[in-house]
Amino acid sequence: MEQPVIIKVDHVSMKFNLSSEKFDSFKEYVIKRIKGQVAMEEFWALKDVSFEVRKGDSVGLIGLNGSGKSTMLKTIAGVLKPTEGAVETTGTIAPLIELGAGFDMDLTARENVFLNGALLGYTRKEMNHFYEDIVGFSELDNFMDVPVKNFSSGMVSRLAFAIATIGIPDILIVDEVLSVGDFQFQEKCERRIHNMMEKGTTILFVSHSIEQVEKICNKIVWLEQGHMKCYGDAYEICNEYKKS
Ligand SMILES: Nc1ncnc2c1ncn2[C@@H]1O[C@H](COP(=O)(O)OP(=O)(O)OP(=O)(O)O)[C@@H](O)[C@H]1O
Repeated sequence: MEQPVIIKVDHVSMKFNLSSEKFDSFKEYVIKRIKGQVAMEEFWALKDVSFEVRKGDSVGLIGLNGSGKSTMLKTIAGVLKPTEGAVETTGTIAPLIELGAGFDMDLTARENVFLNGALLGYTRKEMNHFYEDIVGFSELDNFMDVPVKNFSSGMVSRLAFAIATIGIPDILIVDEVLSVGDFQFQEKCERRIHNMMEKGTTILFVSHSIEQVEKICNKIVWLEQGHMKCYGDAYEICNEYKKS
């Protein structure tokens, strides 16, 4: 029996306004903007993209730099609102996008766990329940009372990944985050993603490693300059992509 559609991307386009001018200060920009002296150029990062994802699928987004992969993921995660078209999703979403962006660098790792948990909608009691798992997974036992500003970028990513992947979300959005951390930690992250897939989580995945995409995904969306070139079976499309 076919699984239900859990993500519907319906004729989505995303326009950014780019200014080619340089400004010496924010004040100068605001004054010129008010006077209508800032020339803006329209740039379409996504143009009329439509596809559907069924529950349990693992969809990789591939394409060259600037083809619109991250913009598409952010639109699905609800971080960006499309200029045209609509995105419908069902269930909970765990977005692994720009790991650590939600941290307050002056707070300790422990404080950030509870702060981020609250941002994800968990109660303090629920976070107490997840706490040991977060510390264990990130392997930061001895650093939980250290301010995060003293962490290396790899340590920040470990902690952020461990927090963002608590529970079993309906949809997991992974943007290029598996390249952070050392090799052993990357394998651990991959295992955690596979564990979620086994429990029925739907995955949207962006990585510049086509091997990683092939390992994780069964379907592929291939983007080219904001347009969808094709959508289909991962094995076939990855082979075609590698030849291109
Ligand atoms: N906030 C923004 N304002 C203006 N332009 C943007 C913004 N975000 C993205 N863009 C532009 O949209 C295009 C698509 O960017 P996006 O990050 O989605 O591409 P990508 O396929 O993820 O690229 P990469 O492989 O390099 O990560 C790029 O040309 C980028 O410069």
